[in-house]
Amino acid sequence: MASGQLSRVEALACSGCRHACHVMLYCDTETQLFGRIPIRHIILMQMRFDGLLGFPGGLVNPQEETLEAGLSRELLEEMGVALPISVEDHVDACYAPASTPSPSSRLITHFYVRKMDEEQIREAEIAAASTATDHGLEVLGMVRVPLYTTKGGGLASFLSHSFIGNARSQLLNSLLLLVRQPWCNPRINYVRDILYSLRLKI
Ligand SMILES: O=c1[nH]cnc2c1ncn2[C@@H]1O[C@H](COP(=O)(O)OP(=O)(O)O)[C@@H](O)[C@H]1O
Repeated sequence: MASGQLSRVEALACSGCRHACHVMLYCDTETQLFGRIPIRHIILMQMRFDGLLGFPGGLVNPQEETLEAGLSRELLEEMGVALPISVEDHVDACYAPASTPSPSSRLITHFYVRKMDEEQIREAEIAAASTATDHGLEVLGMVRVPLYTTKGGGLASFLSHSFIGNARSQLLNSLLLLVRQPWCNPRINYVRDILYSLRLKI
């Protein structure tokens, strides 16, 4: 575990801490952009009300519900679908940079990653724009992350936008795990963009 990171149990032991839970929903896909550029994965993020990019989720009070039940509740509001999230989907927890001098009210951000079917992802996108109560309010729309490099654009352009909290590093660290799979060629341009952004050597 990297320094500054907490296990789920350690995080929950922090009395008085606030907890924010967000999730990366993704699937594999065979789809090709322009019929020739493999997209490989569909990863969902969202444009928030404040113009920043982030993952679906929100604040959860563990005195009232489990982190995972709270995250599912937030997903229902933001995406219009009841997606069960389990403890096994929890991949990371860390302290957000302190914004107040009082350590007792520090925010811990929990990050979950959940793999779905392509059909489920499509259904969630449709529900997010039609039945979700937060649509057009707290959430302006779901966006897919471009996992390729095109002339002058693609992943590098996406990463140059502004992200809420540590959402950008949550995305990059998750991408790193995906591209470390055996099929992934480290010479593919977008993989170089990931490694460069993480300041890792190719
Ligand atoms: O995608 C994310 N990754 C990491 N932290 C986030 C993300 N989205 C929001 N946060 C952090 O969690 C806090 C609460 O999140 P959010 O604004 O989604 O909750 P809310 O809708 O319950 O108020 C934010 O102030 C921000 O610091």
